[in-house]
Amino acid sequence: MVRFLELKGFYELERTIGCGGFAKVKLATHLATGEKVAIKIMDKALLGADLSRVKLEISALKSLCHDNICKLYEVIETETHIFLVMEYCSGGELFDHIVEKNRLTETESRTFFRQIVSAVAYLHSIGYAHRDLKPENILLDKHQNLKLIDFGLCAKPAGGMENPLFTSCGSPTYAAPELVQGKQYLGTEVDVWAMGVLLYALLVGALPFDDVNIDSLYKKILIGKYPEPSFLSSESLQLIRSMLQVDPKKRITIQEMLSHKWITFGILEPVQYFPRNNKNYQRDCIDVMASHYNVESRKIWQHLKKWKYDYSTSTYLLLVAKKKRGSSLKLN
Ligand SMILES: CN(C)C[C@H]1CC[C@H](N2C(=O)N(C)Cc3cnc4ccc(-c5cc(Cl)c(O)c(Cl)c5)nc4c32)CC1
Repeated sequence: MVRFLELKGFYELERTIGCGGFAKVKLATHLATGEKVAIKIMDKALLGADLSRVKLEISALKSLCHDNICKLYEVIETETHIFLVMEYCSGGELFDHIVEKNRLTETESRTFFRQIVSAVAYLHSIGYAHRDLKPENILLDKHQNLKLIDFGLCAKPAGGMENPLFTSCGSPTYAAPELVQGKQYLGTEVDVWAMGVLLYALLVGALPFDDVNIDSLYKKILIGKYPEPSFLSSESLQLIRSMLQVDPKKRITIQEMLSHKWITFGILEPVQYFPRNNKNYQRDCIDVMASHYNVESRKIWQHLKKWKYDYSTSTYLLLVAKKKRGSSLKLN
């Protein structure tokens, strides 16, 4: 394996945990805190036109802070590579979780789906659309919390979410009718459609629209008809129908979903989507860094609030994660 000198002393690279397109994702240890992280490694020479997508993903990840969105800790750029240091999700892909259980109960599906609704409502509230929502892009952490990943296709249309997008992207199986027709579309509306496909996959253990032939898959999506198994409750079926509306203007909105009767069944609480304000600094974490690096806390704080996504950022964010887990705040 190529030795990355820039990581030496800061991270210890371990096994490859996945490959995606132009990136390799490796498990690693953040040496100062001993915390496990996932590092997405991209060779600039191989990126070509995808470099703009990577820059887009980085700027998106830097502005996202939500319990159900994979956290970015640090960005390292060298002559030849870009490294994204991110939260490690040890629970694997949601997709595999569904496959091994065949299908989930309504209660399990509701627990997972509320987290997806929270993450997507948060994304939309700050002007982003994910545009590639699918089970493969939803991971689990060790506490079965969902983590949305892969923001390479997310869009923040100039002038806000009301402005239509054009680029057709994402996977056809989860693509909305207006997307496969190459029409103008709203990122928020195609995300809701993809969430409808996701909810169907959770509850039914199969895809609503599936076909080996891409053209017949498209036809099925445009017709918008899919099997409605009898084991589905009427509330869940009603929600799926309102999300898989061929006409995007008839489709339920994410705001209406927050308090939908299936979403709140048994919980009564609508979905919350605003994260704890991450801007209030954790003084104890800053003090641990200050004493470790032998500088005043004020200096550490002044550096941190620039959010440079350097090793100080990753050390601070990982100390905050340790504190949240109740682990001891110490640095090596
Ligand atoms: C199929 N995709 C295009 C790539 C695939 C690469 C492995 C990855 N993974 C896995 O597949 N496990 C099973 C382990 C795993 C554990 N923690 C992870 C933490 C972050 C990410 C991650 C990956 C990418 Cl490409 C991102 O853009 C972001 Cl924002 C985050 N992937 C992780 C990851 C899932 C995605």
